[in-house]
Amino acid sequence: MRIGRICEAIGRWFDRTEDSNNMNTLSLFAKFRKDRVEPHNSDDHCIPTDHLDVTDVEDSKYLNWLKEHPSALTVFQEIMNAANGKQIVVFLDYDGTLTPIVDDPEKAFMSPAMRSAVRDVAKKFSTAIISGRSRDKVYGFVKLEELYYAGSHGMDIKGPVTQSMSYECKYQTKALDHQGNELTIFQPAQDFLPSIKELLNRLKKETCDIEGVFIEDNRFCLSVHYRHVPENDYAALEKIIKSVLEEYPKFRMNFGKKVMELKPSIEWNKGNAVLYLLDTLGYANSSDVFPIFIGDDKTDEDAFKVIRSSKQGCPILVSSIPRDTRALSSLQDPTEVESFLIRLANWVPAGTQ
Ligand SMILES: O=P(O)(O)OC[C@H]1O[C@H](O[C@H]2O[C@H](CO)[C@@H](O)[C@H](O)[C@H]2O)[C@H](O)[C@@H](O)[C@@H]1O
Repeated sequence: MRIGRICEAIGRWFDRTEDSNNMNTLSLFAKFRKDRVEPHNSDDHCIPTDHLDVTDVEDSKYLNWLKEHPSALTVFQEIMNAANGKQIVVFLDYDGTLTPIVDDPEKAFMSPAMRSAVRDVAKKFSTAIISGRSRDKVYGFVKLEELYYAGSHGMDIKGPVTQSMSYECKYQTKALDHQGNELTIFQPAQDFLPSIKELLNRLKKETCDIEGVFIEDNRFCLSVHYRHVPENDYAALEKIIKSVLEEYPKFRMNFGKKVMELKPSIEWNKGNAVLYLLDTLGYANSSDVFPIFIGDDKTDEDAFKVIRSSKQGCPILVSSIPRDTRALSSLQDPTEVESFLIRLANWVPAGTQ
């Protein structure tokens, strides 16, 4: 049986389910998982499957994984049922989510169609990009004034004006956007700026003999890219990075997609950035908010975790292969992200048609 047929059958089955407004997302998805094991009359339906470029063996692995993390396109209506009556806030990762992963990090340009989808979503819902890149660089790619931006894995936030006393005032400054509207900049890793500069220079010097290394300055964190490093040199590069880091115990490192990400060891990640933005938007501890976070990487898991623990909202992983994740739902690639955003922007809440 092909994936498309199964997804279609389940999607249609969902269309027939009763209004599920009173269920939180977790129980909705639990219901989805239970029902997926015994799909109803799945042979009655057939949709093209040519967008799924996987072998039969991979098909079955992916199908099993989809039972746990159904496509956000297939369960779109269930997500919206859970969001009904609540204020949706949209959080988007950048690389691998709004653009496909490309060889050159400097050329991860966003397509005009994706930009238009994000703009339309932002017209309806508060929307923020939370990226590992520097805030300026991600703004340079996205070029939309309508959004909030958090760079350096959430350690550099340009968000709404806030009087919130929950966050250290010394890390908050006022700013204006291009239209003269007031905003707040929150930079909890400010104290690390001098040591980040020092670490950057040190890493450049120590790795200069390794072919293909590119160290990206993301302002409050650094990315050591090894996509163009010969595989034989991976171990040597990792050894150098780890040995330099021993001299900088206030920094930690994690692996991303062919990248080692170095950041200050403060208790701050994309999950904290989500909470900060919800707080400054006026939704601290609110049960009337429904955050949607779409991301493809390990650092996005911190945001997924925060949303899961609030028991409302929908964390969505972008992946076309089975992966361990806290996300409830999935999308295969940026093309599907775009379709999801278009549907979201055009969504009309029940009772307002
Ligand atoms: O949080 P994100 O916005 O997803 O940032 C994570 C890293 O993304 C970028 O690197 C990745 O994408 C590049 C462009 O497609 C690719 O060439 C690279 O191999 C990937 O790791 C960015 O350049 C990094 O600084 C971010 O840490």
